[in-house]
Amino acid sequence: MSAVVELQNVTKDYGSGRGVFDVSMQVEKGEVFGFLGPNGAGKTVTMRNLMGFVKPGSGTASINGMDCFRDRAKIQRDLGYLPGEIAIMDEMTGHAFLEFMASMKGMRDRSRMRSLIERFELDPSRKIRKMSKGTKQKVGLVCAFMAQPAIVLLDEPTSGLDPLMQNRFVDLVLEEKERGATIMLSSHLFEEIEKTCDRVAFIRAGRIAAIERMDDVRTSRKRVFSITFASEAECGRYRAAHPKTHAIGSVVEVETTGVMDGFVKDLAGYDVVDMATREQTLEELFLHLYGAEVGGENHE
Ligand SMILES: Nc1ncnc2c1ncn2[C@@H]1O[C@H](COP(=O)(O)OP(=O)(O)OP(=O)(O)O)[C@@H](O)[C@H]1O
Repeated sequence: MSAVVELQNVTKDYGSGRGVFDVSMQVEKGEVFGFLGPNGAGKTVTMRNLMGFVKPGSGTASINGMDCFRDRAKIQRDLGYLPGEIAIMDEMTGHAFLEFMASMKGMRDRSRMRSLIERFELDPSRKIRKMSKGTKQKVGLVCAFMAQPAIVLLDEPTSGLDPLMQNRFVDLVLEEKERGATIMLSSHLFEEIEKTCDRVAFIRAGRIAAIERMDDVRTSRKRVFSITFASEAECGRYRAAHPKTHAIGSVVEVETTGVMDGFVKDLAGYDVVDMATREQTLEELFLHLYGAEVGGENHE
């Protein structure tokens, strides 16, 4: 495998600790690479460096061996890109915008555009200005993928999409991966990254905290169960046997990893009225993996 997207010690310092600092990573050909971090962590700034919209203060960003800033026109022509904030020619209708972009990209065949419009149940006939956030996001997604680019950069791609459309997005990414596309996507939601990515970079406070294979993160990730017992007394009995758990009233939170068998069999000995499960939050995952708090900040 060879790197098609590469950042080497990229720093873009906006002062007062804002920006990105010494960011290095490589996305291999055919890989889906996730970029995960809380609000204000530096995901958009990194993407904008890759798109050549900003010039790094130091370090280099390159795509296919070309410098992202110097060769931006050439790179942008062949790249699929979804910006974090879609503030595009909003007096145009969705359809006119997509047609405009298709001709800019030199696209002759509109069949992929049409099938993406159908997949996302997009009505492109209205002016972009009058569209909801989710509908604008769909226009952006169609635009990013319609030319079947070899490299796609997506900044928070599912923001504003409902769960059905989020699933369609996941299917699309997996399909494009199958086709051989290299995809980098940013998110503040682990679930979205987990479903699509081969590797993930964690970014916080403008710095890369770690880059991991998704399989490794998945196996070490804990699941949290909230168990409601029939009474506080029953809850107390459970807690006496499991002193490290937390309880609120008759609800206990239990963290689990790996095979569930022992946990389920043990629980069968208690009077349980309800059980809900959730994955670790991004903060809990960070704490669990690195034993440090997420240093994310939101200056907006
Ligand atoms: N043009 C700019 N001038 C000054 N500061 C900036 C500029 N662009 C970004 N920043 C700052 O850089 C930091 C990183 O911002 P960035 O938009 O990359 O975060 P993000 O990870 O994309 O967050 P979100 O999830 O909220 O979109 C923030 O503190 C932001 O305020």
